[in-house]
Amino acid sequence: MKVLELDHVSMEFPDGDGVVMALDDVSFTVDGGEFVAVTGPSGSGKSTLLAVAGLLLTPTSGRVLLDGREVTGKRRSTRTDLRRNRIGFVFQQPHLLGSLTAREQLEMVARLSGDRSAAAKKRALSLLDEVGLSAVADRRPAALSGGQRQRVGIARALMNQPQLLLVDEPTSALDHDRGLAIIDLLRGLTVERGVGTVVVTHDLATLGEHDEVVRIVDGRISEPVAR
Ligand SMILES: Nc1ncnc2c1ncn2[C@@H]1O[C@H](COP(=O)(O)OP(=O)(O)OP(=O)(O)O)[C@@H](O)[C@H]1O
Repeated sequence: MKVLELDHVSMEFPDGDGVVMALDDVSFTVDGGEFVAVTGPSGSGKSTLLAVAGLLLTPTSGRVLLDGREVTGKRRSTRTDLRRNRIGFVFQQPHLLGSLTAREQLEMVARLSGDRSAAAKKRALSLLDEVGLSAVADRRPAALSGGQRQRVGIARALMNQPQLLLVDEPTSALDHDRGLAIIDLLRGLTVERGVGTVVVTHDLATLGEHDEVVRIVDGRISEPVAR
């Protein structure tokens, strides 16, 4: 089942008198349970691809489909709802709120969607357990390590039970072993939950953990890299 499809997507940005083709006729699919890496040089279009897949940018041409349904051209409010309910984002830095405990960071996601149910609270605890943080669920970010904070960010991204997980450079602030542990965690969650996961990464050491490695150069998908 395809959770994400980019169909001949191009994205142009104005640049002086001309344009930059940040994505140039990119076609790309991700299935549920698939763990895909996107790599490539700086400025090659990786962030743009994540932003288009995450419905934060509307491409200049081409189509974006989530769960087989076209979302390009839908109203802004529809795209916001889809983004909130179908897509989870994990950032380079987790941007946690200093005053909230790990558990509260997750509960807040449900509350923002109008869900104050006991089930949401239970889901928060069970997700923290899945990412190995049960013992520190009531700690605030200042009392967590960098790797633990990144795990809170991952659990938070899964709180609304998305089908698609978009991850931007999750290991860049971590040492090799902790980075690999985060990638292993993401891979396990991808398979267990059947979500499609796209990880943008420069971290060549972790590429072997992915089902597929997509390389972008100058906005175009190039030949698959050997793993
Ligand atoms: N909002 C924008 N306005 C103008 N040009 C942009 C904009 N966003 C990206 N670009 C250009 O599009 C191209 C692709 O940028 P993008 O950020 O997607 O690359 P990247 O592969 O994520 O780079 P990095 O690895 O350095 O984060 C670059 O030439 C960049 O300068």
